[in-house]
Parts: sequence; structure tokens; C-alpha cells
Amino acid sequence: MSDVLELVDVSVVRNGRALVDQVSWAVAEGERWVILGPNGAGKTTLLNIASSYLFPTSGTAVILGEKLGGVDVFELRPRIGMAGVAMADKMPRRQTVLETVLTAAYGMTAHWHESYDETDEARARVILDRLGMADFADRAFGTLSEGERKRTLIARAIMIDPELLLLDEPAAGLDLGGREDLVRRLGRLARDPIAPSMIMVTHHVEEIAPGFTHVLMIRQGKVVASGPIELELTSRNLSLCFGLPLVVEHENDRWTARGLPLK
Ligand SMILES: Nc1ncnc2c1ncn2[C@@H]1O[C@H](COP(=O)(O)OP(=O)(O)OP(=O)(O)O)[C@@H](O)[C@H]1O
Repeated sequence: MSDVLELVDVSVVRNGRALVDQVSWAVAEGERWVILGPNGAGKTTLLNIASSYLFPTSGTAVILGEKLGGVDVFELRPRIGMAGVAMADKMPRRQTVLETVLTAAYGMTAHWHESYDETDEARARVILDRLGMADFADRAFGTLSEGERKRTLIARAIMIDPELLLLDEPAAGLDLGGREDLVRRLGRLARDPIAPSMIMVTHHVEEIAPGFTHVLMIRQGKVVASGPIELELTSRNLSLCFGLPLVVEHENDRWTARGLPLK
């Protein structure tokens, strides 16, 4: 298996502070990683490096075999699918769901007035269907609920057939039903052997879908734990990561965590 992402001693320094501090991390092809950590830990910063939008201050980052700094990022970016809040803000509100997904295939955010390739449209509809969005194809993106918007953006990220799929807090802001629906769909994707390698940032272990294989835990820019999820997602590591005593449980392929009561 080759690495889709390899960071060696990567730091990102801003105003004299290391937002990411000497992180070494490798993601092999086919792996599904979760990045866990408290607010401000550096999760999004790591994802921005993985998507080639941010260059490390020091250390080396190799994405899909290409070293950041030595490659034209405009050739690299179409190989990486990214779904996150930042992306939602870039989408025109009046554009339909179908157009929002379709434009990804052309490396754009807004539609233009040419007609789209029929094969692309058929593919977009299949992907929307898999994310439970088939009935929303003609709805304006701006009228969608939070959950529908998130599923549309994941469909958009998948549309380009990426080699690496990055998901930044896909379940944030969803209600219980919306979260569980998304977790089921992400679980199906994570277990699909032909789906791309995946990295998902989250704050909550409850949002980890079955099929995710590895976890990276960070705190204040530093790696607390990294490796196979069954080995590393322990009460001890989670407590160190979030800075308070936590108990983590794994049952029926799902994870839960709770704090210990105050004495
Ligand atoms: N351009 C910047 N200049 C200075 N500090 C920054 C910059 N970008 C991010 N930071 C800081 O870096 C730290 C890490 O930010 P990052 O967004 O990566 O954290 P995160 O783990 O994704 O947090 P959250 O869970 O709250 O989204 C934060 O303290 C943030 O304020």
C-alpha cells in the first residue's frame, strides 16, 4: 500500500505560535482516518495541509505522492475531494443541488450556461441518490437544511472521483436523526472498498461511522495518539486529548464517550 499522505515533522507557525507542532503522520491508501481533538487543537490546519491549501512552515508534506512546494497545486487539487463549512459559504445560494454537485466536475463553484455532459449529470444523480438527496436535485442550495446542505457537499466532493476525501466536521450542527442518518451513509462509504482514502475531522466520537480504521488525536498542535482506532481510541488517550477524565466505550461498531462525575 502506498501513502496518500505523509507528513514528516510538520509545523505551522503563526505569530510565533505553533498551530501544528512537529506532526509526523502517514495515511496509507484505503485507510479511513478520524482526526479528534478539542477546539483550537489544529485539526482544520492539518486538513488544510492535506488539501494542499496550506504549506507547512517547516517539515515535509507529501500528498498523493507529490511533495508540497515541489508540485503545481492546481494539478494536485482536482485529485482531492473536500467537504466542509468553508466550502458551504462559497456555494451560490440560488444554484440548484444538481448544479452544485455538477460544477465540481468542472472545477468551479458556480454554474455556467452551457449544457453539462449527460454522463456527468447521470453520475451526479447517482451520487445524490446514495446520499439521500435525489428528491432535492432541483432545489436551490440556499433553501436546504443544515443536514441536506452537508450531504450535498459530500456528494460534490465525491463527484470528482477523488483519491483522497477530506471531511471537516460533517455532522456538526445536525440533530440526532440527521447525525445518525449521516453516520449510516458515511459508514456505507467507509466500508466501500472502491471508495477513496478518507480523513474526517470531528469533535465527537459518536460521529465516527463504522468502517473508520484509524484515529489521530491532537491537542495544542501536538499528536497525542495515532494508529488503528481499536488500539488508540482508549479512555486514557481521549482523556489526555481533551484534558479531563473521560470514559470511552465501543459497542456494536459505534463509539460513545462521557465525562466522569465531579467528586
Ligand atoms: N492564520 C492564523 N493566524 C493565527 N492563528 C491561527 C490562524 N489560523 C488558525 N489559527 C489558530 O490556530 C489554532 C488551531 O486552529 P484550527 O482551526 O486548526 O483548530 P481546530 O482544531 O480545527 O479547531 P476547531 O475544533 O475549533 O475548529 C487555533 O487556536 C486558531 O485560533
